[in-house]
Amino acid sequence: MSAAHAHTHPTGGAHRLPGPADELACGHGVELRHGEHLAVRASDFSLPAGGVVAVIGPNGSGKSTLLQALAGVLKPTQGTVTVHGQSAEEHARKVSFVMQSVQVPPGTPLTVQDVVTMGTYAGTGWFGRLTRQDRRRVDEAMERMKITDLARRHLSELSGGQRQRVYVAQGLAQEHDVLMLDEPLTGLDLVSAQTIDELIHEEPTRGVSVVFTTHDLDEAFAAEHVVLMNGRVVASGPPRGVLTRANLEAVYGIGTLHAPQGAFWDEPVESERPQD
Ligand SMILES: Nc1ncnc2c1ncn2[C@@H]1O[C@H](COP(=O)(O)OP(=O)(O)OP(=O)(O)O)[C@@H](O)[C@H]1O
Repeated sequence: MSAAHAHTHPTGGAHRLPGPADELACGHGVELRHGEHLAVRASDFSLPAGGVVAVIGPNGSGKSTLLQALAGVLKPTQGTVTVHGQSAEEHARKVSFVMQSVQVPPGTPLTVQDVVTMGTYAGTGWFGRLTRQDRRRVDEAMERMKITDLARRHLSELSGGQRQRVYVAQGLAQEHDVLMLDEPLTGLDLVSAQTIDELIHEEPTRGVSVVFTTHDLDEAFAAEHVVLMNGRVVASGPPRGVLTRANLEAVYGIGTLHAPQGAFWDEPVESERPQD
């Protein structure tokens, strides 16, 4: 059993093992396009609920596109994507989708608190009154992302890592049962990367499934489930079955992975990894 499946839910109930009823998402013959551009060729996949799913692959391999389809913001041109048994579009309200961090123009008048509070608008609407519970969610989200001290700072005054934590906090402030993050750990300072990494692995203990895209093999190995992309879903399953040398060389090209002695796929290191 992997570590995340052994977690106990904060309400006291044991965290359930994935089974057919515990499927987070499922794709059948999914083809995804941006306009005319075919980004993901016909793919099938099944993702387990209640854990962390990492989507990995080279640049342009369709990771963000697949995430957009799972988040219900991009409709497949062929096939179906379901999330918790509903179409991805129907389930979109319960998904917090944190997109890749973008720089904001200097002078943007929004404060950190404003941006995090926007996360609650999914429930209240833009002109709805914030309830006490909304405020609590905003405060808690800022605390978890360690940005409480920055609450009154303008977004444009923050470092890239701080800004990324603000966007993740906005996602947390929204009511959700799935958290999807597009390259949340790319190019971050150590504290920001650690804070977001902890969050990714903590959310399942609160009953939230996490799906994120990454370029980092270690991050993918730390997930319960990995989707390997290369213009389609090449492999989908537990990390040790998917991140094999053969699969990685097929996707990244033979010779691009120079593994020193003791690299992740060598037996001595593999056998030290926690066993399922
Ligand atoms: N809005 C868009 N319009 C047209 N083509 C797009 C659009 N977004 C992505 N694409 C194309 O679709 C393909 C998949 O892109 P996608 O962003 O999903 O890849 P990715 O694996 O997330 O890449 P990266 O690691 O560089 O972020 C690429 O060929 C890309 O150029």
